Amino acid sequence: MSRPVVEAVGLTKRYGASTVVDGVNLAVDEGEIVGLLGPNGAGKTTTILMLIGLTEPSAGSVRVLDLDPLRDPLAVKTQVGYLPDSVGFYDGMTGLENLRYTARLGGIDVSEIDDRIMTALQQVHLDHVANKRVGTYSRGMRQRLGLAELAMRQIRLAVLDEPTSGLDPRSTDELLDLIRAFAADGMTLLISSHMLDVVQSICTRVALFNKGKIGFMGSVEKFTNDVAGGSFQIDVAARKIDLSACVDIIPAVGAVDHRDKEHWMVSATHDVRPELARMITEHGGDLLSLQAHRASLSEAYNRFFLDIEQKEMQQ
Ligand SMILES: Nc1ncnc2c1ncn2[C@@H]1O[C@H](COP(=O)(O)OP(=O)(O)OP(=O)(O)O)[C@@H](O)[C@H]1O
Repeated sequence: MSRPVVEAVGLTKRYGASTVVDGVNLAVDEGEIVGLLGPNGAGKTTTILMLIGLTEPSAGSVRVLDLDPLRDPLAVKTQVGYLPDSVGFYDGMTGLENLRYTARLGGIDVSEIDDRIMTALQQVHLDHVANKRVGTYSRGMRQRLGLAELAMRQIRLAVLDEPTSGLDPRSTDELLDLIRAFAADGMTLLISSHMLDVVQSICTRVALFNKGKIGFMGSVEKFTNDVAGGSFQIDVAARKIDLSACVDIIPAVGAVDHRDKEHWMVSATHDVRPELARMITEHGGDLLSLQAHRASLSEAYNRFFLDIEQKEMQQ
């Protein structure tokens, strides 16, 4: 099996007396899309800067594409791309000219440049505006041009910071489809974002940062199971029964929340509507309605940080 694309062990960054990244362990495989989540100041950006060799760790080790970003900065730089939330291009130059400029800066063989650029522009559906000035591009088109630049450079690890911020729903979907296609082609992506619905729809795993540490690392499904008592939420309306007992009767049920007189929210590891319906009838209750939905990352995220706050207040 090949080594992970990103491997960080005990990664730590101190500024004076404050430790802003505190013993982070991270392993990301090729083709994964990993979401870096957490409140402002949790240490995501500092971790990214250490991964791509832009700041030196105070302790711990990093390997990216089997290279040490501090010892081999050039080799890392040619294979790792960073896309900020608002990509900076020259407005007065066309999309094609902007990419030619970056290609030359990146040392791409002149004979290959135009072929690579046209392939990349086709990939992100911008080939028809290649000769238009970037100043006339919409925000979504600029972000797609940013992705084209990564494709043109044949980047193996991309770090995206809030890639969909300020995009309308349709441009967001277009961008997410392109990101998925890049990952399917073998690009590995780290996405730092506060937009949890976007992260949920695209990331294979998430890393939750809290005060410089990773408090959870895994799939969204595992996170919602671990934190919210189950990745399925079933809204139950029933009469003549107390559903609190279902947590002891149905093994997949992790939590039951009595919302009001005839209303419960049941969290479970799978869709337990059939088991709930059976239980209600067997106990002589009247079933009024059952509605299931997947627990959202945002619900689990809020619960995760609320639990931390409550624990801190009790200490
Ligand atoms: N150069 C620096 N000198 C001192 N402190 C710093 C420096 N850079 C970052 N910090 C501090 O490190 C902590 C972590 O910051 P970081 O930018 O990594 O957080 P973040 O999780 O990326 O936040 P955000 O979601 O706002 O981008 C913050 O408290 C920040 O003030």
